Amino acid sequence: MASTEAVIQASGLTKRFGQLTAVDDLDLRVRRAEVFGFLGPNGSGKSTTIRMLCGLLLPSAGEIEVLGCQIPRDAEALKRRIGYMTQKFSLYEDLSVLENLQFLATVQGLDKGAARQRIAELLERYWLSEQRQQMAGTLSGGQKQRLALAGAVLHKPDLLLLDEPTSAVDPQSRREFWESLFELADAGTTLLVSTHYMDEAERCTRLGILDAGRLVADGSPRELLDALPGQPLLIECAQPRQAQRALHGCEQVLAMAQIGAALRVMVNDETARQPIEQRLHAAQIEARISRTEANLEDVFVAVTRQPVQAPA
Ligand SMILES: Nc1ncnc2c1ncn2[C@@H]1O[C@H](COP(=O)(O)OP(=O)(O)OP(=O)(O)O)[C@@H](O)[C@H]1O
Repeated sequence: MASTEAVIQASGLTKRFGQLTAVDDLDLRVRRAEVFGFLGPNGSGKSTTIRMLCGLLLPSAGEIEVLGCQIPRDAEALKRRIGYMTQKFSLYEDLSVLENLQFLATVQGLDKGAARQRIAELLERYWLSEQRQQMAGTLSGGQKQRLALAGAVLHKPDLLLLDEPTSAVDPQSRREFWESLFELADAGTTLLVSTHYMDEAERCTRLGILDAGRLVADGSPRELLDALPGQPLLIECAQPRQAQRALHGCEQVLAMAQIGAALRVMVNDETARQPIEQRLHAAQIEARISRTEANLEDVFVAVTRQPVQAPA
């Protein structure tokens, strides 16, 4: 159970790049041992926010406190207490797995004995013992990501910030990676993780959804589902794109998005069915319309008005 103690507290956080406001007056609070998921369309400001929270990027305005450190003032002290991992592999490709971890241990100031023990523990925990002498550049995507996680937690950080850590790996590796994240959360680590995957978002204890730099939703997955303004209808037909065009501007439609071969349409209530059927009929589209359970994809579409863009 997450405690109420705030590990991250930001208010009025803003980042401007020239004319562009990438992060716009953001208030954020993440509590101890939460797994806080950060969602948002491409370019909505997730990475920029995470980089400001780590002290890697100076805010244009706003206050940040992370683990009691004022950022950017105490950014150096914070570095020793957080782990940061991005989708881009940031370790040395021409060093072995072991050498990479040894190097990081030196940078983190671990003494030799402690480092040896911790590295052995992490190699085992993240299934890398057999690859210890292998050059990091030759590891598979999933192995690289596990090595990056081992590197990020080497110094046992209280807070782990992960920027789309699973965007380059297969579904099985993603599941294993999330198991590792929950192990860390169970041990008391607070996690903030950005993702485009709805199955990952569902597993978070709390979610923040960004749109054009603004926080447009903040709550547990259940709370966000309960706050949905309507109910979703599933429209299955051979031409979902044409169906989407036919329904464009229909006043009963609150939001819609093509998900796979179907169209999910958010409506106020069942009375929307008739005008939707009429429009589809007028466009000569044969479709099967049914009620469906609301999911986080619907929340995402409703608050950002954009379909989810998972990485290829
Ligand atoms: N150093 C920079 N200079 C200028 N513009 C930048 C810089 N860094 C980010 N931006 C812009 O800020 C906006 C937010 O980018 P950011 O990378 O934070 O979004 P994101 O939500 O992480 O996107 P994605 O999901 O695609 O990774 C984008 O329009 C981006 O082009």
